[in-house]
Amino acid sequence: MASLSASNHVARVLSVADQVADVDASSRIANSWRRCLVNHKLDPARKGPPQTLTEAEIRHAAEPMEQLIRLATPELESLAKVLREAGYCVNLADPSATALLSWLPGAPDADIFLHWGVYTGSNFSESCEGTNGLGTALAEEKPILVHRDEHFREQWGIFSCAVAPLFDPAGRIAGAVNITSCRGDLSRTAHQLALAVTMEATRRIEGAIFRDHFRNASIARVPGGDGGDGLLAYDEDRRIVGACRSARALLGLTDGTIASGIDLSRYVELDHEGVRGADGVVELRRADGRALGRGRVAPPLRARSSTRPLAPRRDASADRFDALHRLAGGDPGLVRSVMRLKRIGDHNLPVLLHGETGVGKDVFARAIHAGSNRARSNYVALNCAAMPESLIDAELFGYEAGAFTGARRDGSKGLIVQADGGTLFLDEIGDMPVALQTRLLRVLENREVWPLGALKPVPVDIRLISATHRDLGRMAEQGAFRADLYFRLRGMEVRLPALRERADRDDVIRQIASEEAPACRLSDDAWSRLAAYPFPGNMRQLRHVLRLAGCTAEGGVIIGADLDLPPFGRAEPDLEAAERATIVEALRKHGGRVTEAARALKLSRATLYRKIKTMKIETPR
Ligand SMILES: Nc1ncnc2c1ncn2[C@@H]1O[C@H](COP(=O)(O)OP(=O)(O)OP(=O)(O)O)[C@@H](O)[C@H]1O
Repeated sequence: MASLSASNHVARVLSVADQVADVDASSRIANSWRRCLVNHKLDPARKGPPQTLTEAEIRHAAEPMEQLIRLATPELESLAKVLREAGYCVNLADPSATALLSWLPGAPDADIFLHWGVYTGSNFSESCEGTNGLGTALAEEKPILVHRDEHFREQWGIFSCAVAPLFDPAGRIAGAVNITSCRGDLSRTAHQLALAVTMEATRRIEGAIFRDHFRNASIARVPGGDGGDGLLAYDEDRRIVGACRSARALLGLTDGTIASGIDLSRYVELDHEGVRGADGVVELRRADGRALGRGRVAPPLRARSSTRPLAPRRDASADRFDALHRLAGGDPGLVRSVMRLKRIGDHNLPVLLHGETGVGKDVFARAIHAGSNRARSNYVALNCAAMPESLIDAELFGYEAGAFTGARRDGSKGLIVQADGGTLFLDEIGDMPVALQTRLLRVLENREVWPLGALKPVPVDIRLISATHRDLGRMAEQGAFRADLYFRLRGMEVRLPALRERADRDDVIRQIASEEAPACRLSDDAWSRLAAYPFPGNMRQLRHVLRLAGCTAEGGVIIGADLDLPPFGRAEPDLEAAERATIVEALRKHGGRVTEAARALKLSRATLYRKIKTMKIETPR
């Protein structure tokens, strides 16, 4: 759609009610505009931010979504990292279209989202904000791309949003994943591609929720359908106890048929032992007996894990470190680090992981935990960059009942106490606000935590693993990070190399290709493009590129054109870290006087204040 002037946009929206608009009158956008005008009586010219919940209200709204948030967060973190470069903000919203979690892109796009109130707590229901990705996708229960001036309210015309609804194991709306960009230079096709990636991510989240919900049942996978593979849960008597939305659509199952405990064999050909052998081809049929053609049914997940032959065992202590060895692969530097970690053994030494985004800091931290004597206790992770200061404080240190307005009725233990006896992983520790650094240092020194409002401390025994992509040593020198905390964190420092630096890079590509696109092989052309690409997003980007290529490849061969490799001559320098360091230094030099520091930096006072705020820089007193 061409970009229109403000008044033209309003006139155009208003004209859909009279069926004279130049948009396809039967299109989903026109239908939504009509709903906004006729049902919701909205004004396309109205300006102003969306309704926004307070922090306490956000917490309250998030409570019933706890399971979804827990299972969706790792997937959404990966999605946000992939889309960050293209300036997308990623949100997880509840069924009422309120954003409950947000991952902002870097500056300057982040400032635009904050300015317009596109952030955690904002409500984007269609009945309030008119046609928009979240509201309209949830109203129609279908994925949608709402591109710039397809929005109902004129003011949202600078944004494009793509949204995939999330369904619970019973096929009901559970929320939605929204990605929004304010970049005018991204084409509709680019947004459509981003929507496809988002839909894939929501399918994986739905799968995780389904498996978690039916963890005591066996699960069969029924491939096919627009909504992706279907999942069926069945009990020991082979009666269907659950079916995801896609399986319901594929097989014609309803709540009624599921509640009646219908036999799996009505839909899936079975052999005498149950579902036909591993990865067997089976005939599928709908409830009405109509043949659905051939499909593959994976063996039940529980059976798969219990019947899979065990790998030959080495000695018990070597097994504990298997995951770490697998991650280190054949990279000599990493192998040396793993040997050192093994020597440290079960000593409670803090570990600081350092490396670019996507190199595997989180999975490495999990592997250290799995290889330690704490493996049977909790592994608790917090990303310090993904939350505002006030939330990190409450999340990490906990609070007593009634400690502040909006606090949960029975208080909150806090993540440090939850990690007692186990491992606490603090990701992006370089982004931890200075006030909280001081509190964390006290916990490490005294081995006790004071939840907000508590009358006495709670003793804790945690192993701390932290990670950063920043140069913490330099930040400590420049006063942007507490030096005493830095030295405490780096009991042992492990540098995780970028993918392009790994000596075993080809093996890593082969390994990830076999996991992400198991049914495909790489053509020579695809192989040389992968081998020559610098992968600024490292393992995460490689995984996503191959996953997408595995979906688009034809005839089981991934060719160069299937690889979505945006041009990158070399890894981007960390401009934000450099800018932050320059500002911190200028403030230090001028004794915290913002006017003088702004003059020295040749910035306006207002700009410097804004940067201090968005970069969460503490001004020295
Ligand atoms: N050695 C490896 N082999 C295969 N896959 C890996 C390896 N290391 C990491 N990955 C995969 O790469 C992705 C990113 O890993 P992870 O989230 O641990 O990175 P990260 O360094 O913590 O990223 P960030 O710093 O941006 O949070 C995950 O999907 C993970 O499974």
